[in-house]
Amino acid sequence: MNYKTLVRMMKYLAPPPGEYERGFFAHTDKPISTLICEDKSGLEIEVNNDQWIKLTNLSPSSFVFIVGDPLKAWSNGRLKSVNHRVMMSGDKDRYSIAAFVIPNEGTIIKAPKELIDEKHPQLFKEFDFMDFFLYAISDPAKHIDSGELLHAYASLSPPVSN
Ligand SMILES: O=C(O)CCC(=O)C(=O)O
Ligand SMILES: [Fe+2]
Repeated sequence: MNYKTLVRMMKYLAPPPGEYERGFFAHTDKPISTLICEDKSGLEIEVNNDQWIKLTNLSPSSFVFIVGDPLKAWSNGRLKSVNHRVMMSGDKDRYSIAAFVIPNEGTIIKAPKELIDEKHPQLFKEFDFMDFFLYAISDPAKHIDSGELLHAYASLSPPVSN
């Protein structure tokens, strides 16, 4: 797959004293994958419905790898695109760097036949990455999304075996 890496640096201001404040709303990522490096904890992942775990004690040289919705579709649901958010506490600003994998125009997301069988029917139709990406980012109301967009866009119901 040919792709570009988009790098974004972010600064989150410290919340008012004693507050636990949202820095980034809960979402799943729309690129193929994301690598995140943070200078202070704040990143949280959802493990069960509404149970959030803060990633703490990461060494300064750690990177967090996040599976995006298209990679979940490619893996026929085997890889999970985790819901995540940033919550701020304490009196220090937070800096993070995120590197997003964006495939070149024309890339088709399609689960390989080896990942589809009777036990693992095909969950998502094949789709053009950029069509999905533009669909997902086009309407600001859709930005608050925890995986529903992928399902609305590409879910096969009922799933099909090959
Ligand atoms: O700043 C962070 O640690 C997370 C950012 C993020 O989730 C994103 O940009 O998609
Ligand atoms: Fe994200």
